[in-house]
Amino acid sequence: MHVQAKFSNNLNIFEYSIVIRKIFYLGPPGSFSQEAAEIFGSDLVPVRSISEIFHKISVTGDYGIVPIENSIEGPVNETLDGLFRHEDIYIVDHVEIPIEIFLASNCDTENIRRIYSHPHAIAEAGDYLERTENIEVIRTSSTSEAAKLASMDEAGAALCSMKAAQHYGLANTVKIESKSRNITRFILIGRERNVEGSRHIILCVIPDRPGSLHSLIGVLASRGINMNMIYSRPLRDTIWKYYFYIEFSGKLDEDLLLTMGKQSLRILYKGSFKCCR
Ligand SMILES: O=C(O)C(=O)C[C@]1(C(=O)O)C=C[C@@H](O)C=C1
Repeated sequence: MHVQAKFSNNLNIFEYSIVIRKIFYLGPPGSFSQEAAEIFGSDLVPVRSISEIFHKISVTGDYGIVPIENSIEGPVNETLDGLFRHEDIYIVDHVEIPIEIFLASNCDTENIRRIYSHPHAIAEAGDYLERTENIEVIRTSSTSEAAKLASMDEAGAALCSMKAAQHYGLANTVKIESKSRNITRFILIGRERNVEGSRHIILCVIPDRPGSLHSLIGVLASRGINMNMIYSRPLRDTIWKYYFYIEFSGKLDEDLLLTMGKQSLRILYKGSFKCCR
C-alpha cells in the first residue's frame, strides 16, 4: 500500500511518500488485529503483545497495527501508553473493524468449564458471561491465543472470531456478540506521521493546577473544533500525575498546535487520519 501526505512547517511535520513493508500485529494468526492488518499489506508478522509491536517498530522502522478503541469496552490503554512512550512512532492510517464474537469449542456448550479470551473480548461479551455459572474465565494475550488454548482443552472454549475458530479447528460455534454495535478502531503505526485527514490525535502533559485542562481544551472550543475523545493516563515516572490523550476533528494548522503547546508542559502531535463519522 502507498501512503502519501503533504504538509510542511517548523513543527517537524514533513512531506513523505512511503510503501508499507512488514506489518507486525498481535498474534497468533486468527486475531482481529490480523484482519485489520490484511487491509494494509500482506507481509504480516505475528508478535505476542501490543508493547512488542511498538518495540519492533522502533528497532526495525517497519509498521504495526494496534487496536486503539472498542465501541463497547473503550480505549486500549497499552496502545495509548505506547504512543506516549514512543515519541518516534506515529499514526499512519486508521481502520474500523466490526467485531463478531463466537463462543467456540470442541465440546457441547453445556460441557464447557473454561472460557479463554482477551480481556477486551471478555468485557465485550460481558452480557453473555454474566448469565453463565461454574465456568472459569481465563484471560489470554489475544482472541486467537484463546482459540489455540481452547483447541487443546476438551472442556475449554474461546471467545474469538469465526476465522480463529476455523483456524484452530473448533467445530462448535455459537455467535454471542453481534457486529452491529461492536466495532474496534485500529491504527497503522510507523515512524512517519500522516498529516492528512480531519481527525487528529495529540497527547499533552499540562500543569497540575486549577483550570489548566479548561484552558487547553478552550483553544479547541474558541475555534469551533469538536473534541471527540479525551482520556487521562498515568505518567508512570511521576506518581499521581497524568497525560491526556485527545482526539479532535476539524482544521489543524501550526497555529492551533502552537497555541495548545503554550497551555502544555509537553505536547505530542501523533498524526491525523480520515474518519468515517
Ligand atoms: O485479540 C484480538 O483478536 C485482538 O486483535 C485484540 C482486540 C483488542 O485489544 O481490543 C481487538 C479487537 C477485539 O475488540 C478484541 C481484542
